[in-house]
Amino acid sequence: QMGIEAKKNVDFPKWYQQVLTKSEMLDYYDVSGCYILRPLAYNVWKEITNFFDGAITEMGVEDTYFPMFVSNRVLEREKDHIEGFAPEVAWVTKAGSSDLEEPIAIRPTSETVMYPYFAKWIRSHRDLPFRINQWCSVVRWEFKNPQPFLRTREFLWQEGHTAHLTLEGATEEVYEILDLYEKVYTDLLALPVVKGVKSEKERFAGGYFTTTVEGFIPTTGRAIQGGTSHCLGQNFSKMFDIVVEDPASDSSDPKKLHVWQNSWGLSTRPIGVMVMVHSDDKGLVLPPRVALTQAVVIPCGLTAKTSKADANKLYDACDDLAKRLKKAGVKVKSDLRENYTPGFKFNHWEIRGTPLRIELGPKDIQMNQVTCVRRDNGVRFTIPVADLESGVKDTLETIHNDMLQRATAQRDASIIRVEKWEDFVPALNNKNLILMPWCDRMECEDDIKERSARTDDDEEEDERAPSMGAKTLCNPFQQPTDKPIVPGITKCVACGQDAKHYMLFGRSY
Ligand SMILES: O=C1CCCN[C@@H]1CCCn1cnc2ccccc2c1=O
Repeated sequence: QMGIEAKKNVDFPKWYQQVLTKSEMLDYYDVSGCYILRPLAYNVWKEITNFFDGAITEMGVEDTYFPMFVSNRVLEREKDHIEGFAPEVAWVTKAGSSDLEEPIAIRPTSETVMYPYFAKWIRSHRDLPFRINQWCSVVRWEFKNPQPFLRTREFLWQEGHTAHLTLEGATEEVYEILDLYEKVYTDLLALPVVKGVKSEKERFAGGYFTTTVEGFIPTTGRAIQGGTSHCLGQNFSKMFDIVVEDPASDSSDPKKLHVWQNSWGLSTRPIGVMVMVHSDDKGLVLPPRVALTQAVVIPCGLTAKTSKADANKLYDACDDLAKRLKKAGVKVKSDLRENYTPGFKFNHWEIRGTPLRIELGPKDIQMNQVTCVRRDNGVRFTIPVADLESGVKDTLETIHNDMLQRATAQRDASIIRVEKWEDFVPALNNKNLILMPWCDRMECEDDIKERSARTDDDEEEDERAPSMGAKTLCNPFQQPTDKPIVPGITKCVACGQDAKHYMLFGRSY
């Protein structure tokens, strides 16, 4: 079928949709906000789950599975934490033609499903740290315009829920998990993220503090929350009465201790960020470590004059190369279809994001080499057949590192240090994120959001020029060191009050 008609920098939403459908990553579905993940996309999720589940298993987290249905009574138990979310909750009200006695909610997250059982199962401090996780889908009936992977009404995720004896023990795990989320982005998807703490306004209201990995989409200049690791404090353990005997108290006069909890989640959203950052006008560009097919071998130089014997010799040589690479652990295919030209095949595998094309023609056979073309930068080079395995594997590693390095350089160039308020909105409208000294006050955050919404109506409101105001993204763990905040001296750029720390701001999904 045709290539990508839309251009990434001209019509981003159309381009994104065409890349996803023509690469066969995803298909659209007749229920709005829901999409079909096809093998190419599902394989990315599989690599993420393999990595993350291996790491949390190493930490002692155990997988479980809780029902997807939440009774009204149970969901209501945490009124204030869900009051903001209530409009998103989907309800089952009928079975067949008969109404249900009580409507049943479909889980949007599982705190209220799990925590009554935490109270039942956690009896002694020896049961701590208690750590479970589940891989499942959740439903949030959002009304903002859906975007494949970034904002969908059903999505796959993992949600970890743990209980600890101390705040220190819980806090240590919050950061350990956040580091794993960062690795999902950098080590698997070749994407940079900023790690930090969410503001009072942006954090999970039911929790104590929220840490986040923030991604960035250069084409729209918008940030995206890429994964969250919350410390819940004792809020939920007080609500659900999850207590143990305080081991520090005297057994003759035992004290009750409410456990300290965390919850952390990562969804299929990173897959959307990966497509938006790395893909181009020729289609999908897959980071090698999550590609279903990492290399494809294509026979070249065959003409109508080529004898059947010579053609078969070439096909056998391609198959041999593919067998050698498969044995070396490379995910490789050889495309020996006879009714397609090499050019057609090049396009077929390019649009599907295949990291490396390996061409084999009569000249290559004669020179005992293969000709390679990288999908990420189009560079063409040869590898001697004798060095095939090491050459291809080294190239795939180099492709990953170059993709991460390019995306990081572009993200760094888009973070603007602002020292005067009048530079804030221009920087924002120029598709940048802003890093500036900030007072850490909710009123100031609300004020900044208002003062930075694009009002001039001559700028058409579209995906590429969003008009929403700036949000705080996070208080980066890595604070600038060239101009440290001087307490009582350095002022908030937006309101002039004492600055507490640098804050990252931006328009976001
Ligand atoms: O982020 C995470 C990580 C995984 C576990 N849950 C936490 C917090 C979820 C916050 N949240 C988010 N959307 C919701 C939507 C409807 C009802 C409740 C909620 C809700 O509590």
